[in-house]
Amino acid sequence: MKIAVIGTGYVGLVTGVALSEIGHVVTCIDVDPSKVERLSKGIPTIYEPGLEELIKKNIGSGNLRFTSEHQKGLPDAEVVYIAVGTPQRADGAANLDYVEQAALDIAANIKRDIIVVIKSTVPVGTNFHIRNLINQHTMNSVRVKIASNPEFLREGSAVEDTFHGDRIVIGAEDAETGEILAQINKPFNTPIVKTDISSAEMIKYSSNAFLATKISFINEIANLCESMGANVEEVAKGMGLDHRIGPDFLKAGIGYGGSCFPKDTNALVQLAGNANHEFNLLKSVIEVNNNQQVLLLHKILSRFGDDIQGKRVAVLGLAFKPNTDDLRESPALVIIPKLVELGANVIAYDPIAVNNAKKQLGTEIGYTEDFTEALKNADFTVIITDWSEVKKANLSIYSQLMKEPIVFDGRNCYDLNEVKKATIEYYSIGRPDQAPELIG
Ligand SMILES: NC(=O)c1ccc[n+]([C@@H]2O[C@H](COP(=O)([O-])OP(=O)(O)OC[C@H]3O[C@@H](n4cnc5c(N)ncnc54)[C@H](O)[C@@H]3O)[C@@H](O)[C@H]2O)c1
Ligand SMILES: O=c1ccn([C@@H]2O[C@H](COP(=O)(O)OP(=O)(O)O[C@H]3O[C@H](CO)[C@@H](O)[C@H](O)[C@H]3O)[C@@H](O)[C@H]2O)c(=O)[nH]1
Repeated sequence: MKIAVIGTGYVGLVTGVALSEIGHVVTCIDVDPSKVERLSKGIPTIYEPGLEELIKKNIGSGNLRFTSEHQKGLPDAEVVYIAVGTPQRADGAANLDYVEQAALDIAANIKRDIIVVIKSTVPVGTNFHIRNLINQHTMNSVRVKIASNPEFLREGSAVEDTFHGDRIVIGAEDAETGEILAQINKPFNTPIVKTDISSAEMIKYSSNAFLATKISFINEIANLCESMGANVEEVAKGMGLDHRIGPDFLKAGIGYGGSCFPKDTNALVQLAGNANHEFNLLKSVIEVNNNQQVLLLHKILSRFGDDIQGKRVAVLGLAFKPNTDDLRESPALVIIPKLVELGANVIAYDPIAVNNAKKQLGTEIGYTEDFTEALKNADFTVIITDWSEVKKANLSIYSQLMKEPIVFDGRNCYDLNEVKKATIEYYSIGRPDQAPELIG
């Protein structure tokens, strides 16, 4: 099948590469010529394990190419995927400007009957709106079919998720279109859920909202555990063994971030509001998350009597989670500016996200890709991302390098028994605090 993919962000790039890997001939189109230039040379524009090899292999086999010109990729395509961003508007709703522009680009360039597949996360009703927009603007008498094929990949494991996903959801306007898409996806060997378009659009938002709910739920339980002397990790283990609950997404911490959960939960609240439905549960999920992101700051202030002026602070992790250089909605973007505002001198460590962080956090803080460098002479440490380098660290490093070994861990990186053995003062989430004087 000849396929065009519009947008080479996380989703467009991984989709295009994966479709070429399973034998389709794919042209990836992006309006950003610098991305196209790098990708055409086989250099990935995002950090994603396993992606570089696949890009190089499929460029080499002739199945994959990149262009910044819609007229080079669209006229020949039988199927066009839209995978552009749907960021959050100021009122929380999804911004459809990029999807609408992609529709106009399609309308201006198609010369044959096509199926347009929307991979971007879009509110219910968008697929039909986009089909109508294309039909209104195309000059040629071509037949346009539309299908919703939401994406479920996670950053940091996008390639693995694409080739070993739990399901592929296809919402098509008729059985023939649904079957063509099922055939395109057959080599992935993943269960396919065929449904109507509105349900497919809703499956995506509901899945993200449910996962976000699980996280806020366990974070709320963690906060209760702290007041009641229980340990949230024990609680999550005991709950997760019930197969109706399941062990995943029950890791308490500093709150969810990333390019999807925050914006998609807000968009679903807005979408519900448009249908005169007050989504109170999801509103609480969002509120719990907002509070969770500043919880460590409260712990820090309470430990230092509200005064951290002039203190040197090692912040470990900038990315919203490990194995990505993405900072979108990272708790680091909430906590670091507050630490700076309170007069702290921040030195931030991240193994791969420093370049992206500099663009957003500027020069008011120091940066390092060396974990030990950040710890040197620090008055206290704040762990924001559970990078493996941080998790694997020998805890003696904190006493060896820091002025005082005081650690606020937003990701529960360390076993409390190990912490007990090391002489560090340790505050984590939903677990008993460990101070050196308690040892023994
Ligand atoms: N990032 C994820 O992990 C993830 C996972 C599942 C679903 N999603 C959803 O997928 C969509 C895309 O997300 P993303 O993170 O890949 O987005 P992104 O913002 O990282 O990338 C979008 C790309 O599209 C390009 N673009 C915009 N308009 C264009 C046009 N008219 N023609 C050609 N190129 C154009 C941009 O230059 C950019 O490179 C969103 O709706 C998102 O919610 C994202
Ligand atoms: O038990 C958990 C699991 C995750 N998180 C946090 O939740 C956020 C999101 O994590 P994750 O879901 O792994 O990353 P994303 O790449 O944002 O992926 C989510 O968002 C994508 C975009 O819609 C979807 O495609 C994926 O299925 C969905 O998992 C991160 O801040 C994590 O630290 C927790 O705090 N506790």
